Amino acid sequence: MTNAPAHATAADLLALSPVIPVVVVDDAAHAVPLAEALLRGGVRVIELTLRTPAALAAIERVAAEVPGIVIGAGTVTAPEHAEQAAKAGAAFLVTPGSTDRVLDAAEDTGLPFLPGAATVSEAMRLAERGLTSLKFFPAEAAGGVDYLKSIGGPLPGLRFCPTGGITPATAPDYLALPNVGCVGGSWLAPKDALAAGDWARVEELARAASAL
Ligand SMILES: O=C(O)C(=O)C[C@H](O)[C@H](O)COP(=O)(O)O
Repeated sequence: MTNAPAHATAADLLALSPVIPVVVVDDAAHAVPLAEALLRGGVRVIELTLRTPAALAAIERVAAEVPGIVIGAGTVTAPEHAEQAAKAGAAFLVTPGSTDRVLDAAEDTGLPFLPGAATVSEAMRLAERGLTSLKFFPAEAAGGVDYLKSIGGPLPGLRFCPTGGITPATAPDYLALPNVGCVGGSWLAPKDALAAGDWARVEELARAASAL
């Protein structure tokens, strides 16, 4: 499997792993060993957030050196991020919220993407554009499991990757919902584990997450 299957859709992204690891890297050199540790633990997707100056270089390295993992760019909050991420080799994009310009830019890349929504109206607007696989952010703060359960009735065609404040303890409650394909979480790549190069710990966290 390559890390950028041309035919992948946003719906496919929700089926890659029960948990999409949301990662912040301060040092691009951490990205490859991190991705390899996630893969060893059975997690074949990674969302690298564009929150640090190292992020684009990190995406580039993972795309080039870890072909078994599907590498995506997260925190796409400006139109230019979409093209930069695509150029770096990202196979998908994730946005925390959705503006018309960011959505246009994401669509222009041709990559599958998970646009962020936190309300019913935002989700309906995205559905009007044909976007039906969404990120629900910030999941816990915006109403959590109860909120997603409530909107499943009126919006049965939408599926979500809730992210934000989810833990290994709460993830199963989300994953049990019919309108949830996977969850996103930062707990698979703790800052101190990255700083210490503790890849065995990342592998262990990935193994537990992939079994959820
Ligand atoms: O950066 C982005 O694009 C975001 O949307 C924020 C992330 O989804 C959360 O930071 C996840 O982090 P935890 O809440 O610690 O699991």
